[in-house]
Amino acid sequence: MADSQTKKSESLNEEDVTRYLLDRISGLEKRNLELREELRQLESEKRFIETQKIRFEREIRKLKGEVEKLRSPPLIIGTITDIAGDSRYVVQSSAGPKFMVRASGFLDTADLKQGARCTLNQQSLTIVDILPVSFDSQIYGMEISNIPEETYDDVGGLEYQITEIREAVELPLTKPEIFTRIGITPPKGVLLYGPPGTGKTLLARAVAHHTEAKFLRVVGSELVQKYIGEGARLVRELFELARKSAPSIIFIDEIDAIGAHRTEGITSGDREVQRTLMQLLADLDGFEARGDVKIIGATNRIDILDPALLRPGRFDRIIEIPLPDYEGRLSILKIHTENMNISKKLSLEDIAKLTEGMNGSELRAICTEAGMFALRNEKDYVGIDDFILATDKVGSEIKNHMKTTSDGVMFA
Ligand SMILES: Nc1ncnc2c1ncn2[C@@H]1O[C@H](COP(=O)(O)OP(=O)(O)OP(=O)(O)O)[C@@H](O)[C@H]1O
Repeated sequence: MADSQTKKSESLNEEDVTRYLLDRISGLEKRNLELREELRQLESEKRFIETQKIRFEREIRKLKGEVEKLRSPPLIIGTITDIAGDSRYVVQSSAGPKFMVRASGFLDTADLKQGARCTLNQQSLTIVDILPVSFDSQIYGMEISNIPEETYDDVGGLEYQITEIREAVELPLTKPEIFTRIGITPPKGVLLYGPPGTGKTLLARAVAHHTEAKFLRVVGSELVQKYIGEGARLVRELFELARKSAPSIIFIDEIDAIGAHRTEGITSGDREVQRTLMQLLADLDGFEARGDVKIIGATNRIDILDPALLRPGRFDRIIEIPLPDYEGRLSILKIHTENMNISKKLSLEDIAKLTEGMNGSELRAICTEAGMFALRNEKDYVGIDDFILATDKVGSEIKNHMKTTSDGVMFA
């Protein structure tokens, strides 16, 4: 009885084990199938990623090629003058014109800031590179000359203006004690205003000559346009240099470019001009009227100047340099024909009558051109006919120039 029972329980156990094993096998087979499916999916994903990778690598190679093409010369060098938002930039090329451009997507936008020097692709006008900031020591277009050679005798037709500038600039430098004796503060500087080519620079150089002062010339428009973002620093350095080189005269030509009426800054370019003007005003206020640095400003546009510049203690004397009248033209013609071999029959009075409305610079050009006509005709002296041809030539050049300027074709 016990035997038969033992046999029964053994056979039951075997059945259980077999069932268990069969279940286990079927479970493992199912898992195996699942894993195979997973593997198949992973392998297909891998293949997809590999094809993507190949596609992206091809794309990168293509884009790199395009960047290289964009970067290859000829490139235009310019300075970012304004950031117009919307990923567009105003770039002033070193040749002058301004462009509204976009930048290559490969550039870091943090580098694309106002004042940054950059290169533009000539065809697409895209900013393709940012250049390191580097200036040569011929600093920033500042002309520093030792005592100039021009004298008052070289200036024609401006007797009254010579007297004015002598009192305001020459006397304080050469005889400061006169001002102390009388008890008045000498002017710090004068402003010369009038049409182009009438002798403003010439007069300023002549004063420097007579005071034995060094002559530092800067052009206002260059301070704010050529070296964007540098204007205020340049003004500071200019005064610093003038103090070191004293006695000296600072001559700021085209002062209207930095000294125009201050308006609410619209663009960052306007703000740059304002910053430069504020620095100029601060430096004007900061230097000693009795010292040996004087400042002469020059402008063709006194009408647009900021009144702050004309306040006492800044440009104290304002001197008009007009177009020469008949007497003035005669005197200028005499100066520029002094070393010329001119015909005894030639009357400079006639030439002075013929050249009404012309400035000193044009009169000088007429004298040179007349000499060239005589030279071309192999003559030893310059006659009236040469002067008439020269007057026509210079006159028509002016007319053409004025026509193209008013047509908006080109700007002087
Ligand atoms: N009154 C003058 N007497 C003699 N020469 C003159 C006179 N005005 C002009 N010139 C001649 O013309 C040249 C140019 O003049 P200058 O540069 O002084 O003019 P400017 O008034 O400063 O002009 P701009 O306003 O364009 O700077 C002078 O170097 C000089 O040869």
